[in-house]
Amino acid sequence: MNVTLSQPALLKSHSYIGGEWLSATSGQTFAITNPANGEHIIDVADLGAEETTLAVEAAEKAQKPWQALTAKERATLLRRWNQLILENQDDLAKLMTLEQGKPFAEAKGEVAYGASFIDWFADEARRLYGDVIPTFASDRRVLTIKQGIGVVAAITPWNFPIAMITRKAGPALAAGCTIVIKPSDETPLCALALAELAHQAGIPAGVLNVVVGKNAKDIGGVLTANPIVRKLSFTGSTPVGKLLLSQCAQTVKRTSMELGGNAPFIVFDDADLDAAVEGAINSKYRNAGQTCVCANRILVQEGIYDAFAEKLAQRVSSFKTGDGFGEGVNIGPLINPAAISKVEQLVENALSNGAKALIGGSVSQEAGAQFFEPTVLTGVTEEMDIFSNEIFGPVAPLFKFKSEEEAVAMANNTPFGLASYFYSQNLGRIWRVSEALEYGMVGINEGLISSEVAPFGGVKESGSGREGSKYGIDEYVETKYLCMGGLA
Ligand SMILES: NC(=O)c1ccc[n+]([C@@H]2O[C@H](COP(=O)([O-])OP(=O)(O)OC[C@H]3O[C@@H](n4cnc5c(N)ncnc54)[C@H](O)[C@@H]3O)[C@@H](O)[C@H]2O)c1
Ligand SMILES: O=C[C@H](O)CS(=O)(=O)O
Repeated sequence: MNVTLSQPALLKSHSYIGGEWLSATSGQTFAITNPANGEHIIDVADLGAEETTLAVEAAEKAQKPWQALTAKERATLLRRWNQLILENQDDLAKLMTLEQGKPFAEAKGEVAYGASFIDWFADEARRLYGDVIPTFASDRRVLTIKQGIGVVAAITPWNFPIAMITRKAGPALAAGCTIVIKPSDETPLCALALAELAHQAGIPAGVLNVVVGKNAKDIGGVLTANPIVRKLSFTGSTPVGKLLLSQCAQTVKRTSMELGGNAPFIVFDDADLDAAVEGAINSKYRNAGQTCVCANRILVQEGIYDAFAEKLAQRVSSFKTGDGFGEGVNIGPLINPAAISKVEQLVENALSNGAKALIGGSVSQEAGAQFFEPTVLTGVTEEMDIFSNEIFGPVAPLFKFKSEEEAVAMANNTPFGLASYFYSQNLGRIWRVSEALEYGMVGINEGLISSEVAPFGGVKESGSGREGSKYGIDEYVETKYLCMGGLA
């Protein structure tokens, strides 16, 4: 690995189960490589079903003692973990850029974003209030208490290798749950480094466990079928989410699903055009377009279409594409060759059906085969594949519309409902469109909306549940009703 860590102990190859670093019982390992150049980083242990069962059992053993701590005691340990994450921000960001590819500045930003969930839920731990309810009978008293669900499983994606974990582990641990995390096999190093820092923070053995393996199906099979696991929190694609939902049904697990998106980004003719261009840049090209909330379809009212397209292309032309450690780079590689092929197919389908590339439009000759040029397409229509597919690449397809009603209909014409955005300075239109959009989140004159203080999540086939905010801890608690009788 040609990157030096200040704390070399953060580079882990074994999984973390019951407070121990374990290799695979099979002795198998698999290679982690840098998507920017294919360079080998490290071989990691390739765990499977047997070791996952050990992790679930370790989490079960730790859960009651962890729940028995006071909220303040759990919060103190979570704050220590948060502090260590921030103290090791550069090392964690280096591991992230190495294994996922995002530019180092973005990776540092994600580390801080990820830590914010630990900080937020350390506070929330102490606000899990129950109720005393006016009774229905004079000889009884009616109360509720909130208790952690128990053992939680988390399955997370490669595109935000820290924040998607802490967005689950934060509320789960705050609520008194214990957790078994299966990160993506594309990006396990950040997850293992988080486990090392949790260990250093003094979070007890078995409270947080990380199982790494190539065979997601086998690991997930245990996490969804084992009755000890009472909750699955999944972030990833909608097809996999549907599969996991079906697998969890057999043991009636609680589930949270953070799935795919197809975000509309609507620019009305009364918008501040420069602000709309900046918002589109911020939403579309973050992580080279590999986020679930990226503007996926940019809908522009016909009167300002050409002006918006030109301004956007002008801004995109200033981007630098390359290795995430490169000076001034803001567009990194896509995660793997399959990701490049998918983006190529979507762009080719659009171009062959009449769309035009104002800028970009193909793999970067300069940066290499794993990099797609930041692209702006015009003349794109609803009939093209790019309208109904999550691009997950640095490609902005521009669609033209005439009326507000047409824009809302186009925006809602998808099974997905995660993030949406629109730019307008008309107050009546802002209320009408906000209420008409069928999405879990709406950015109004803003392209960057994610924060630990706000409820993140989708509707329709983008999932269920919310992460972050005062709502996020509800995903990890049960409300128990106590009826106290014999009081006549
Ligand atoms: N809504 C959100 O908050 C959010 C956030 C990030 C990414 N995403 C979505 O995730 C997708 C990109 O991430 P990805 O490529 O890692 O998604 P993915 O669904 O391919 O994989 C996600 C996780 O599921 C695991 N997995 C895959 N098949 C499995 C199986 N059969 N059983 C158990 N686990 C299995 C993977 O190993 C990985 O850990 C995009 O669709 C993106 O929109 C959504
Ligand atoms: O890709 C999905 C992430 O949830 C994006 S964000 O960092 O939370 O905006």
